[in-house]
Amino acid sequence: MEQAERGDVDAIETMGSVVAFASPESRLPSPAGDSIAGYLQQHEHKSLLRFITCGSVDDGKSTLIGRLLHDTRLLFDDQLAALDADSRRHGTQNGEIDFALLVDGLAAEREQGITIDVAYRFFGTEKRKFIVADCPGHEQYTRNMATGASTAALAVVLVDARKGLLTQTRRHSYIVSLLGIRHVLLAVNKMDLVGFDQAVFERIAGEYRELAAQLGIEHVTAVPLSALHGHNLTERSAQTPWYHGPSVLEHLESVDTERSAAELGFRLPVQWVNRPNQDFRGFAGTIAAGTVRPGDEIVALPSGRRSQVQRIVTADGDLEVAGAGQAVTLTLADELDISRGDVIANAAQSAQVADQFAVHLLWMDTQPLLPGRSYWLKIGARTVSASITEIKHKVDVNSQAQLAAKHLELNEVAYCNLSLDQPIAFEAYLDNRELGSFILIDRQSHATVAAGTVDFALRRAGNIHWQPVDVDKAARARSKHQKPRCVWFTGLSGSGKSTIANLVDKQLHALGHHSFVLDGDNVRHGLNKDLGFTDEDRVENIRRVAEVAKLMTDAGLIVLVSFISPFRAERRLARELFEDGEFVEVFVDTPLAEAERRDVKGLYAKARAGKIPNFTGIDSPYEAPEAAELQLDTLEHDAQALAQRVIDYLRD
Ligand SMILES: Nc1ncnc2c1ncn2[C@@H]1O[C@H](COP(=O)(O)OS(=O)(=O)O)[C@@H](OP(=O)(O)O)[C@H]1O
Ligand SMILES: Nc1ncnc2c1ncn2[C@@H]1O[C@H](COP(=O)(O)OP(=O)(O)O)[C@@H](O)[C@H]1O
Repeated sequence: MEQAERGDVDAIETMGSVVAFASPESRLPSPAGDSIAGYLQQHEHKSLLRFITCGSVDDGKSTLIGRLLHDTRLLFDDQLAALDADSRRHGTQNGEIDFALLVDGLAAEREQGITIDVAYRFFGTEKRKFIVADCPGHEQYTRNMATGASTAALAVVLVDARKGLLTQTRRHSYIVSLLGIRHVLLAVNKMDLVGFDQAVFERIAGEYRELAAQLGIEHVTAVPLSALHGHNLTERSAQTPWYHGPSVLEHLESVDTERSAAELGFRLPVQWVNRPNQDFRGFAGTIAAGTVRPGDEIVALPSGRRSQVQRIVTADGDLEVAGAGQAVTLTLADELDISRGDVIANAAQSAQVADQFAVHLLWMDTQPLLPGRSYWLKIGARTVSASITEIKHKVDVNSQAQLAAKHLELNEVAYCNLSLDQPIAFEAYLDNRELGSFILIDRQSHATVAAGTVDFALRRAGNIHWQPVDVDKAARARSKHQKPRCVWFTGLSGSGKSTIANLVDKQLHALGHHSFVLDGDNVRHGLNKDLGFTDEDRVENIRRVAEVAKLMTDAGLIVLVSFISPFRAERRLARELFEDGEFVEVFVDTPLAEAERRDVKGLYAKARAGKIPNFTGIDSPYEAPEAAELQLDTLEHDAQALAQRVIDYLRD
């Protein structure tokens, strides 16, 4: 037991077949030593396969990964020594190495770090290099899987031969298909525990093929496996003479997951426009799909303007051809107006352009998704404003059942309609992952809140056009001798919004202006009578009234909006509908204690008594403005004086 650690390591390194395919130079760097980039560079000539593993530790996932890493000699001496010592201590494998301990140990380490949900491991054989995303199977599975799977070309789905397909297998496979992974290696593990019974294997493989067909997963390779004992892991096992397929590693080394270049049109999302002097104008980015040659006909999207490729410029000189994954700068035969975020595409196989889509969405934030709220959407190199216009249904990832939903919680998956503030170039995710997948970003916290994939563009997007009108806003404003405005009063219930807005309205009227008050209480009796006070209903309430206010300013009016409008995000959304200077946010600043003391309508008393749920300031939040044009302190000044301040501001 007290043997030198070195001796143990040597013993492990000479273990039978496991090192057969690993050449000494394929030994990998320790994280502390060479960089991963350095390692990958060293193995540059080999193709790279990115894959994920799905399944719980019980299915043997950790053993599978641990053993693969060991057998391809990724393990480092100190790790091996520690592993061997641990294995003896735990005694789970009768003195043999327990590979699960290795991965679990790493997982525990990883969980101490706060931000890393997915561990990426790098390893290589003589034939190929690999990046495996190991997604822990705890309750944040969906988000972790999505993170790990977003760049993976293949998923290893583990099934315990004794148990067959479980709910979890269906759940993982659903997410795999959602993320556009077309290749699954079904590892039917623990075959030793069912006596390497061919019938068991065939039954499970058959059931899985049926599931895969339903989910649209095109390629399934099933392998009867004992990860623990290394049967059919790196080499074919004598225990399964009835099995004629590849071992797990053989399949990983040989599977072809690339789509032919001809299948995919050329796509270059433009990262930046390189214009060092008057004579050179190049469009730089990493090719997302397809190949390009000088002379090729291209189309710039979303503009639709055409030209030909003149040169393909790189740091190492001009190229005659370039393909997916290469960073290049293109020059064109014509002066096209192309900016960052545009896409240069093959003219004969162009991408599509639209501003409304049907999408799959995976919500990854603790704050729920609220339809109508505005988020940033990043797709390719483009960032635009976006909102979910409708949750068609959410999906129970265990059963694939479609459920009704008004909002989405952390880790929920849904099929939604999404709308952008401008058209973008895109492709269906199944055709092109780069131009078909996006993330949503919270506009305040800048956190990534969702990952999504584009299914198709909504036809209505292309069929609704702006109808030009001859009498425009400027003409209407001139005839009314005023500048149209949207004056947006926000504050707690009872803060004084209605009182002040009413006084402002009266005074504007007296001065001969054309104004109108939109009050929450009133609008909720008509247009918004279907809405209550949940967060999602308030978002929709504000979205609608902002649109109405916009129409009213288009009609040349000074609109006074008096809604609690408790969320910053929706007030910003409202502001963005208007021209610069047209939107005036007025914070009616009354502390909760004072609003409650006034309790004009007796609502606070009821809310405190638990008779009104979601009451603003009590059990529903109010987010005070950070940069309102006007802040009115109702403790310091009376309503008349505050109304005058608004009038003075408008006059200026
Ligand atoms: N749960 C709850 N929370 C807040 N307010 C409530 C609630 N239930 C009813 N009311 C009454 O509805 C008025 C607020 O409606 P708004 O449309 O302005 O609200 S919001 O902007 O959608 O948050 C508000 O009117 P004001 O007092 O004029 O603000 C209340 O009288
Ligand atoms: N300085 C002030 N400004 C506005 N309202 C005030 C002020 N001081 C007292 N109040 C009283 O507070 C109440 C505000 O009610 P209201 O205008 O209906 O608020 P809100 O529309 O924000 O719910 C009214 O009864 C009003 O007379």
